[in-house]
Amino acid sequence: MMAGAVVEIVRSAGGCAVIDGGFATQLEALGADINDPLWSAACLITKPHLIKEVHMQYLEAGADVIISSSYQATIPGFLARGILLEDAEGLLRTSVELALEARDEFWKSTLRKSKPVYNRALVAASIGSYGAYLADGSEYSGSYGEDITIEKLKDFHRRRLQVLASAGPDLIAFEAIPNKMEAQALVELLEEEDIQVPSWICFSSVDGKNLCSGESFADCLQILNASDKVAIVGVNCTPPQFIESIIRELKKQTKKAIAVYPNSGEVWDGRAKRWLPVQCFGHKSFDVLAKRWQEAGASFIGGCCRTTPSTIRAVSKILKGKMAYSATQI
Ligand code: MET
Repeated sequence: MMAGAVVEIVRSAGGCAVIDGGFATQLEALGADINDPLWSAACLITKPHLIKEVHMQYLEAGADVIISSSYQATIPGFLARGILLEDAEGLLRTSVELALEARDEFWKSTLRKSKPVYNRALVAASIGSYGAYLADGSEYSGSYGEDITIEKLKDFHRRRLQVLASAGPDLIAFEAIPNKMEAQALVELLEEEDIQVPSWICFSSVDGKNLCSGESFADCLQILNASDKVAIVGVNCTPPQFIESIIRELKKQTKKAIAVYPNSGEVWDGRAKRWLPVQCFGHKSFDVLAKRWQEAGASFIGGCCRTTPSTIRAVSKILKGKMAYSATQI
């Protein structure tokens, strides 16, 4: 069962809601330095106004769901920075508050216009994987080593989940989960803590067939299907050319709503130290693919790393059959 607000946003978006695009990518485009163990979450300390600005840009581009800046914001990460526990928890709350403020301000300004082209967006509180916190590559291998257990993963996620859930988001977005053990830990944690905010759990894949760890979507979906706390399942941070077949696989494995928000398709050339342009999926642009993902059964579509507000504007236009007008154009 999907929670009411989730059903409503999908309905008012015309059957498919638009998620925002690469958050860290856009922060960098606005001049933020995110070369930091906290990655984009470093801006919670140094440049909170840029965080709100990125949210505003995605709202204006037509996002029905914006994702908070907490992907790599963790309590141990903040403590390692010399930040006090109380302040670390405050920064987590701030990530949700900045997104709520942006949503509310944008919605207020939309209501003043005569032609309603936007929906009141939902705010999803981002939670990255344990591997994202380790920042040792395990975010994309799913290999957490011999010593890690479900209990340890639950303890890692517990307090951040409690704090973010109590800050008033509409959704919790577990992003780029690379292995089955972490999926199990998250489902158990949502039940144990009796989290009332509906969640999505999105996996990442490097080959389009399995999770990063090599474990199957089928095995992981079985775990997620057992919990009503998980309203939406899907994939993010995965190359776009794999998405259509992953949706078809997920459709076979679950009745839950499906969210997909892949990377742009650009590939990092380590030798030349630059991003190579998208060229791998038969001249189909991201927005044209998004239409196919909708037809394949996705209810939430957006972008992850290297996608921008202009990607989301195009996706919004193609999925809703209308341009999400910028405030100045109306
Ligand atoms: C590596 S996945 C990152 C997800 C995060 N919401 C971002 O776009 O920055």
